[in-house]
Amino acid sequence: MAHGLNPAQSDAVNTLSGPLLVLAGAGTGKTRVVTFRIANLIRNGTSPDRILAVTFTNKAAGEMKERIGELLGYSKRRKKKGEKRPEPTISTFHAHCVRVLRRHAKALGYPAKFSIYDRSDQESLARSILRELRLPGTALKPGDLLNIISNWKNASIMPERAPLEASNDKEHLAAAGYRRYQEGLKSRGAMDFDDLLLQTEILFDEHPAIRDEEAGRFDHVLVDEYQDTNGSQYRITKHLAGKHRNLCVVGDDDQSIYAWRGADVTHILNFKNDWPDAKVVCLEANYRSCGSILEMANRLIQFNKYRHDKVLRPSRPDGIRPRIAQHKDEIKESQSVVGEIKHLIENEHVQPRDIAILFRTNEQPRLFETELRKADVPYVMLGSQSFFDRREVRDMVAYLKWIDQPDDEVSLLRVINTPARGLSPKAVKTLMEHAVAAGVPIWQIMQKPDVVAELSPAAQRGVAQLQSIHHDVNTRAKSESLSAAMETLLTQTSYSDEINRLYDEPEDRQNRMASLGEVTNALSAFEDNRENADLTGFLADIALSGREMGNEKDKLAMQNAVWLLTLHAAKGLEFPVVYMVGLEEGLLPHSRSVKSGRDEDIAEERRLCYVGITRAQEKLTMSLALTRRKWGKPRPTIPSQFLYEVTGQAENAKKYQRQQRPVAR
Ligand SMILES: Nc1ncnc2c1ncn2[C@@H]1O[C@H](COP(=O)(O)OP(=O)(O)OP(=O)(O)O)[C@@H](O)[C@H]1O
Ligand SMILES: [Mg+2]
Repeated sequence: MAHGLNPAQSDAVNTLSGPLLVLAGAGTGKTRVVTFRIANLIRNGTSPDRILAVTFTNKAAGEMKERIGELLGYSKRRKKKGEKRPEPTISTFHAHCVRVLRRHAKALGYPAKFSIYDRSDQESLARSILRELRLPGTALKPGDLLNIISNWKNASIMPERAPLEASNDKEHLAAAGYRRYQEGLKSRGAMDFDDLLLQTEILFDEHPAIRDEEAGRFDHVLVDEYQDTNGSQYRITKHLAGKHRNLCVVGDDDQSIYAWRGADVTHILNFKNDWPDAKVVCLEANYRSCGSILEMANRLIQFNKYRHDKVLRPSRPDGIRPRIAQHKDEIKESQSVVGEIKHLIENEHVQPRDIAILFRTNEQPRLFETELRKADVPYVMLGSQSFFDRREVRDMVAYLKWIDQPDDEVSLLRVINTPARGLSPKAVKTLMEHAVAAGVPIWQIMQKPDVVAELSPAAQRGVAQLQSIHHDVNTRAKSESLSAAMETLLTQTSYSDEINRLYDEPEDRQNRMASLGEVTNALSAFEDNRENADLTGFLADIALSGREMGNEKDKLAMQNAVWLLTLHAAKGLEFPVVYMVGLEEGLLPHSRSVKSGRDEDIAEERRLCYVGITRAQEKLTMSLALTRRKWGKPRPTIPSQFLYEVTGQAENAKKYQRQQRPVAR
């Protein structure tokens, strides 16, 4: 068993009972300890089905299962022959709570087959509640209501207590809405995502017999990434382990990055208070990253004031020094990163799956996607919707296609009534019938006054609006520029109203608006880099890079593709080659934290940066662009303060940032 474990790890793996805490830095083998310990418990006679392990993502759960199988020498072939073997339960908190609730939802007054509401289900419920409450649309948006409720639920605050917690007008209104929302869910036999945790907590609190039954299913509970547990998860864990006390938690306070979703790092830091006899194991050797990568990570995290100071030693040689690459603009950044990746794959035999591009915000991957597609490098994206799959981007591209080529019926039909302009399905059907009868594309039929006259007045106005959009955008594209034409398109379609209609959460809206900005950026960049740039050329460019992704994503992941990940989604993973991109103030640290300026907000961004750096095993490149387009206009950027911190120039950071001075290495 000691094979592949250092003495401290062996100590943890061989501690087979009682509370156990492993608090240690990145890449020290915490997840490995959990995996090996499960295998060890089984070897020592614990029946696999008496073990519950909780991971942060489904991906991590899958990997852990596989690894345990390997350790125990289970072959897939034997399994396939239909041999039944008890297995440990390895899942996320949410997935485990669903199992518990399916067994006992009735005790809470929910049907056993309760449905789980996604965001758009929640939004329609929230809208109907606000209508019932007769709140003017401006007082509280459905998205605001849902956000406030989610924060309360994450803090285990129930509707009865919400009025006492409310501290401003919106929250007071939301407190009234919360009760109705909760009743609304219940009468529909539904729970939202937060409920899965909260209702399980309530179930355990109010029904000791059920709690004991559920806790009695296991003799061992193990939790990975314990630093990111919220209140409900923390209490559920305590309930599950309360009797047998065989609770093993592992985590790293420096990698706590979900405070914004209610996670509380004190759960791991105070573990000893809850379980005074807990054995604490520290792991100090990092097996993942080469020495010089680790040195950077260590330097960076020292700048966080409040942390549990830990030793983190490299066990690998220094290796290649991490690089900081500064590029003229964001296009150069993406081209150069993808160019290097292509070179690594083609000339240095690096496997695509061994390479990751990590970014902070959802707008960043667009350029990298474009370049990867052009270069024909397979990629897979996690933790963020593919830019080209986004509804608003698809809408804009459809508009542009139709404007360029009015007979493109597929594109026209996509946007004919988006945003709504009186062209109801019925009106469209009438137009289609005429088009089919005349054997011409629908847009040509829409130019015929006698056909249009058959439509309702609202639909007639819709047709007129489309005609002027088509004319004005085209004219501006020809007389001025593509990015200017895009501006006309956005104003004339009032597309931002459509976004406000579809999305209530301020953050959602901001993100969606930002993707429209990205389309403008793409047009403006295309014009800068191409002679005789026209719409046709731009659309051809996208089409060239726009092979169908959609459902292919999962298949690609199984195969061999470069990873495009948000920093949040990268937690717990590792890659031989890592590119961290956009190290600029306003991206990393995120603009929200820069604006708030609060130490704790910057500290969380720093932890995110630390998570990013510590994903790299051999080769780390951090990059930034010296100018970046915003709404089509290049703006100078400010290098991220973290770059000066990792290179030992923190004391001059402010001065150097002002000068946009290259980060010295
Ligand atoms: N004793 C060891 N000998 C060799 N390799 C090891 C040892 N312990 C861990 N490793 C390897 O080091 C890498 C990091 O391990 P692991 O992912 O378990 O770390 P972690 O502490 O969970 O990291 P994170 O904080 O990022 O979640 C893995 O590739 C793992 O296989
Ligand atoms: Mg881990």
